[in-house]
Amino acid sequence: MNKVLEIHQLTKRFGSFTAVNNISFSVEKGNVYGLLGPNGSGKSTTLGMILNAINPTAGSWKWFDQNPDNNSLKRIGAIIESPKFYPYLSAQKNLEIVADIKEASHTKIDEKLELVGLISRKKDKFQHFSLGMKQRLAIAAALLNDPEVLILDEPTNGLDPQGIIQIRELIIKIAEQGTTIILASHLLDEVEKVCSHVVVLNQGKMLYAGSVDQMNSSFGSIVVSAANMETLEYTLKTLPFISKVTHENSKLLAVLTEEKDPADINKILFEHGIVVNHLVKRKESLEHQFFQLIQNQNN
Ligand SMILES: Nc1ncnc2c1ncn2[C@@H]1O[C@H](COP(=O)(O)OP(=O)(O)OP(=O)(O)O)[C@@H](O)[C@H]1O
Repeated sequence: MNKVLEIHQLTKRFGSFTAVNNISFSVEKGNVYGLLGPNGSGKSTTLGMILNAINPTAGSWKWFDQNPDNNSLKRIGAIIESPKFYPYLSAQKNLEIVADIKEASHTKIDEKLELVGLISRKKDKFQHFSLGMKQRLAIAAALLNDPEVLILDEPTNGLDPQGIIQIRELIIKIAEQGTTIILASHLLDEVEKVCSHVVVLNQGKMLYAGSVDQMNSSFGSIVVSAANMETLEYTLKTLPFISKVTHENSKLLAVLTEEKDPADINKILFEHGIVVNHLVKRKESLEHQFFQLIQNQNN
């Protein structure tokens, strides 16, 4: 396994307020990691620390298996604030300035403009760009020196639906080229659509770190009813693949602990003498899992 980043017990306090509370996780090469959490959960503070922009209170991290220094930061491209370019200069001119600062070759400019879909607009002034185009130009700028990792803080904030789709498709395209991506987002569907891995933060605490699929891989539940609800409830509770049974309106909600087809469940209940009059399988969404995690933390 190829670790790009390893964070160990990272904490940031502002006075008596703990913005990031003892979080640990690692990032493996070639994946897209989503730092997911509501506003104020500590995402930007975490990114600020691992980019050496915010001093941590405690904890440590390693980039590419080394203690962080300016050399490791050269291997990372990051956009953590709104893009800043010269408004009266063209996209190309702006990227030339960034390339000079980053000591990147000017030959990279067209390649990155092509990648972000702005090659035909390279002579246009930055001030005439839409918000989405500005964001894509910022991504091109961050990629000029071919970083191994790209860090984005709320990359689709403020964009219209078309702009959001373009940025998400771009992130997937960049990841397909082998760049590891870490993005902070408060949008569940963004993380679900774009990321392979997710780190869930709430009130500075890490609630989950792992693959999106795994977080999503709950086997779901069934909503079921029968003429004799008491017998149904008792029987459901005895079945080995059901962990919990609760009442939901006039029906029962049973949580599955393994993959089960509704037809199979129907058959098993029938074998126990129960004829169901309603049986629907429900797949838990990432959203459900997320709120469940937050609810568990608050309980
Ligand atoms: N310099 C600071 N001084 C005091 N408190 C701060 C400072 N920076 C951040 N905070 C607080 O730390 C908490 C975490 O903020 P952070 O910006 O990391 O959250 P976030 O998850 O990125 O949310 P958002 O998407 O709203 O930026 C917030 O309650 C914020 O008010």
